[in-house]
Amino acid sequence: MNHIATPAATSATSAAKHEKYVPFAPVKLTDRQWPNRTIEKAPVWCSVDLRDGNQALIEPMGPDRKRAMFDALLKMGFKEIEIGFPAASQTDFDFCREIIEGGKIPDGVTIQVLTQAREELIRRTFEGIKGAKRAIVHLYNSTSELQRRVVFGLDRQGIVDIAVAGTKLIKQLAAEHPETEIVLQYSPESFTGTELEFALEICEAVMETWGADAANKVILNLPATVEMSTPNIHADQIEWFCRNMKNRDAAIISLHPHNDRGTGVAAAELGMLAGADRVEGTLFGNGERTGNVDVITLALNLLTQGVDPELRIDDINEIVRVAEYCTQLPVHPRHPYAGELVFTAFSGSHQDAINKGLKALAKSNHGTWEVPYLPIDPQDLGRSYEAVIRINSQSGKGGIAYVLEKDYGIQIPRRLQIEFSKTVQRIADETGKELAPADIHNAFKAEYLDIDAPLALIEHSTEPRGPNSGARVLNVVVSRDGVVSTLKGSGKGPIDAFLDALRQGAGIDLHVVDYREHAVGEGEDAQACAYVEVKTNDERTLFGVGMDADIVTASLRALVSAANRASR
Ligand SMILES: CC(=O)SCCNC(=O)CCNC(=O)[C@H](O)C(C)(C)COP(=O)(O)OP(=O)(O)OC[C@H]1O[C@@H](n2cnc3c(N)ncnc32)[C@H](O)[C@@H]1OP(=O)(O)O
Ligand SMILES: CC(C)C(=O)C(=O)O
Ligand SMILES: [Mg+2]
Repeated sequence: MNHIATPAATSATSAAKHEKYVPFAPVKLTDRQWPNRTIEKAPVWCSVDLRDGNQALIEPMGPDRKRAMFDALLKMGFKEIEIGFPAASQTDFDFCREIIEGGKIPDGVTIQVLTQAREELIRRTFEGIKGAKRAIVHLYNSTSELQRRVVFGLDRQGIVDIAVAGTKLIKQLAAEHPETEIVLQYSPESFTGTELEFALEICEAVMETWGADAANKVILNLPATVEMSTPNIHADQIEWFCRNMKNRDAAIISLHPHNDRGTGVAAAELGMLAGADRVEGTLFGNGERTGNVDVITLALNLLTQGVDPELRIDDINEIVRVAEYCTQLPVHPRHPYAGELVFTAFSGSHQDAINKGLKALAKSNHGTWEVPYLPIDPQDLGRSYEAVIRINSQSGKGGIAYVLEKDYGIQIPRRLQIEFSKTVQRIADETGKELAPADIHNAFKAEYLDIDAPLALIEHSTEPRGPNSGARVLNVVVSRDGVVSTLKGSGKGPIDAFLDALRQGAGIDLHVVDYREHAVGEGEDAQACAYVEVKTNDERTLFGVGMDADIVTASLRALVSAANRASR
């Protein structure tokens, strides 16, 4: 029997695949307001790195890693940090005790702990937070139609009863421990798969049980436990929820997006437009499956819209290092704002535009960041422009010129950029690799500066001008194919005189089309760099470059370079 699928069989299979899935139903909200709003302030941030992020790791964080993450989160300015699920693991419990007993929770920072709505777990949670000044106790139970049916085997009332019983117990334990200010957070887990009116019903039952009011708000966390829809539907759900609450003032509406469809950040942003006050997420989006929403991206998206993100992200590389150490997972090189490659342009037209943009910015005095292809100033994140332009086979002349100027002070003229970029392109194509600045410099030296064969300049001297003569007479000692000779020529200046000497003494006929020079470096070490563009007898146009502490020598070397290149 033949088991190889035919094209027809393949397409039949893929047709069947999509029929397995049910599209998400839109929310009935014809007068939605969120599309007309803009985000004007940062939400209250809550990091869930030490809980949701941690529960998803191959190797969960031990005490040292937990502590390193906690300290990094404090340094960034998080005011609410979910430090774990103390009833679920001894490590989490011990970490709670360590930071409470060790006085490691700064004033103004509130720890948050997660618990299921089960009596023994809630009681153990309270043991974990004993002695804390303030704590958010985060109670959750799953509310979606699917989970009610297949996980809990309960009807709606049964699910409400779990939440209400958990709330009652937390209220009772909070009253028994007045030394700790307890804030209740309730999550209808799997909110995005829950009928909206039922999500509202259960949340309002929790609020009523707690006795929530404007002075004693409950945090209602509406998680996209699994991201199931486009972000606009998420926003509709949040707006619908906020607008239909009996007592909106008695709740802080919190988002907890996951990233199953890869749109966690967008969902959070639209959710904020839709009325949410708070966002739970993790650094670089670590978390269950495809992760939680990435707070770094969210915060920096705010920054680049001119909104203070209220998180300190001054040294992104350091935050990456801590996150990678704690999670033992790498941050992708293309991760927004943080990846190793995000401030790097390989492609020619991008390099050209960045190069021009940076130059224009340096001359401007308006203080507004505007560089093509760079949505953020790398220096705001503690990164530099150093690696902005890197060279491979996709690069253009602008990038090559940028690297030579920035790293070596060599400002090659525009037409030379075009000529030299062909050399670089050839090398990049041959190696298939990225070229480091040193590779480009070496290629430039090999192509223009270090070519002293067949002709090499040994020394030169100028004869004093006669009283009635405007001409300059130059004697040049050269070696040609190893044979040393002295050439003599005259002209308006040393270049002209050398051209004459080459024509008469060596039969090399070059015509100078363009000449430029500039200094490289400063002070005693300064060198002159001279560029000559020449036309040959057979109508070819090419460049020669010379460098020397003496400007005349640099110019003559440039002609020698051009003559040798012409003879190739
Ligand atoms: C979306 C999220 O991220 S939710 C957070 C998930 N995080 C974790 O689960 C990490 C830590 N969890 C654990 O270590 C364990 O689950 C523990 C220690 C909390 C509990 O373990 P166990 O007692 O073995 O139970 P398990 O977690 O398997 O729970 C299953 C039972 O709890 C019930 N349950 C699950 N969630 C909840 C809840 N939020 N509230 C009340 N009951 C719940 C289930 O219906 C099931 O009941 P059954 O045994 O009668 O069928
Ligand atoms: C516990 C809850 C808030 C959660 O992590 C989720 O639903 O994703
Ligand atoms: Mg989660």
